[in-house]
Amino acid sequence: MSLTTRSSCLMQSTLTPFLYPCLDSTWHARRPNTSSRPPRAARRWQNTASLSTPPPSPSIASPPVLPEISPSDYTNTPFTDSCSLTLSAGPGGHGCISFLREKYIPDGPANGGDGGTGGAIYIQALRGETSLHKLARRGTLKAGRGKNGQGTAKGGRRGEDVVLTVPVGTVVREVWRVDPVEEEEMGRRGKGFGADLDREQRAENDVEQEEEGKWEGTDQSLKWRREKWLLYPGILPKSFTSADFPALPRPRRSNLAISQPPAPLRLDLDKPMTTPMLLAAGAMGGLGNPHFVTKSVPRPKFATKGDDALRIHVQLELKLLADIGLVGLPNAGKSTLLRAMTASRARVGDWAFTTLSPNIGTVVLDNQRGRVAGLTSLPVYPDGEPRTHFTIADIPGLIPDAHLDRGLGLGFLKHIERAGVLAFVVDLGAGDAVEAVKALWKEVGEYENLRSGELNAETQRTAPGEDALSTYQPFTSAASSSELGGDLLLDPQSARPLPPLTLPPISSKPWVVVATKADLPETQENFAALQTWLAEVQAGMHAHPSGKKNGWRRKLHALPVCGLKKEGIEGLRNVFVELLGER
Ligand SMILES: Nc1nc2c(ncn2[C@@H]2O[C@H](COP(=O)(O)OP(=O)(O)OP(=O)(O)O)[C@@H](O)[C@H]2O)c(=O)[nH]1
Ligand SMILES: [Mg+2]
Repeated sequence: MSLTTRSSCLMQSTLTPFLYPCLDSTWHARRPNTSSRPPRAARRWQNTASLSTPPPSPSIASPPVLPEISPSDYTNTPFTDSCSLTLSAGPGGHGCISFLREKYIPDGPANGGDGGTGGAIYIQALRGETSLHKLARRGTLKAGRGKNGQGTAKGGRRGEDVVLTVPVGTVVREVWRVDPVEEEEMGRRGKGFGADLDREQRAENDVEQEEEGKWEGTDQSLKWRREKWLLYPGILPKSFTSADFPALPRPRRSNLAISQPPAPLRLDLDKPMTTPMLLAAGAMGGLGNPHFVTKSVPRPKFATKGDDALRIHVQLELKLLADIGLVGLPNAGKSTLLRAMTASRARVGDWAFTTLSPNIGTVVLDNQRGRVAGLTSLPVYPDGEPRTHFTIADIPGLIPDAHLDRGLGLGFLKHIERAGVLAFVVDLGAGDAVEAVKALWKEVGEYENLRSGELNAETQRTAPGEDALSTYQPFTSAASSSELGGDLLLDPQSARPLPPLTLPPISSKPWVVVATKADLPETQENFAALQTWLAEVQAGMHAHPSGKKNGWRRKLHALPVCGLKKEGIEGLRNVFVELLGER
């Protein structure tokens, strides 16, 4: 392409005056005082009016004809960043009461199989998942029940497992749990809930009692618990006497339970997981009648029922909503920018609060067939894996005093706290861009103060380490349960609301300013002032706009873009990639 053709292309582009002011002959001529510009509504009227009027003379900048977005091109993507779930592992299948019957053996020995173990519940954090909405509508997740044992000593099949897939950056915290095995053990010790002996001491006591033979016959209620026994079908319960029954076997846990994380669950799934992690192991199946053969009862007509399953009520929360968060005043053009950069079909409207819940879009950098144009090398995740995509969250607009929960305030600020890099989106046609950025940072800074106050109060209320999160490790042993601290919340009634998550301070996140609507006439001066101010903030001539001393200011960019015409998008994508590496 010759130089003349290239420069004529550049001249046609909306952003040419921002990028190459020297090529724009009208730049110096068109630098009037911004305050003398007609009001915004009038300008918009001028733009629409110009479509029906004859083309203006070439000396006057013609208003750009912007692409129309048809209402049928909007879709609402569901999004949830926190939810509560009850996880119910699978109960065990019942043991079987059966006797061998063959041609010449009409009354053979007992041969009932044991019940199958219940299904387990696993969790796996995956890159590519962005929201918890699919889990949020489930409410309760149940693993399959173990199948009942069968005759000819056939054990029951295991119950179906359930795997929860969640986005990387999900925090799992337990609210309460009902653990029938733990309850049973406590009941046997006669101490009920709240027994304050530690695990080791309890284990020692158990061994001593067992050696002394105290389990047998200490408590008749342990021997005869109707709900635990399965009786031979054709026989009435009254034909049994409690003396026929042996002591109820001790509660058992499945072998899988050893790799269950210690209670209470406090997991920070901040890395993608190659294999699912066990959350709740299924309950053991009941014992078939051969287990109860004794000299006095050679043909037991009873077996035990499968154990009840462990139930855990957890709260899932996304610590990382998206890699980039678009923060801006209402109507700044955030959703339009998201549409321009990703395949998102977020709704756009010329009024405030078009967006009421975050929209997440994905920018694909490498789709397995090739890398996007203009990217020399792929960025990498902290673990060294190449980053093939990143996500952008279009967060609803902030208004002054949002930190006091004005408008839909605190809910939106909560989302900002969960973005990796902040992109402050300002409308170049809506007054002083520097003031807009300062106003946005003021709200964000005030929210940060509020949050740190809340966290301090919480730290004083809870015991040290009680809410410490453990990161995912493939083989965590239940033996380390005491390291995390915190009591077992066996009783759902005693559960208290979970404290807020500890997240990195907002002012320490890398940030960039995106100046939208750069196609509007007479916005260059506004942009130039923004650039100058940012350079001064970076050089330390002004305080960080959040008011925090250690706010991030390593490399501050301002980029002009036109979301509607998708101009300036490639440069912005590269800056985002660069800032993701700064985290
Ligand atoms: N001229 C021009 N108009 C734009 C541009 N980007 C967005 N707009 C218009 O600005 C208006 C608001 O755009 P949105 O993308 O809905 O703004 P938003 O920041 O998501 O607004 P809220 O969701 O209400 O916070 C719409 O009428 C868009 O057509 C742009 O680059 N140039
Ligand atoms: Mg919007």
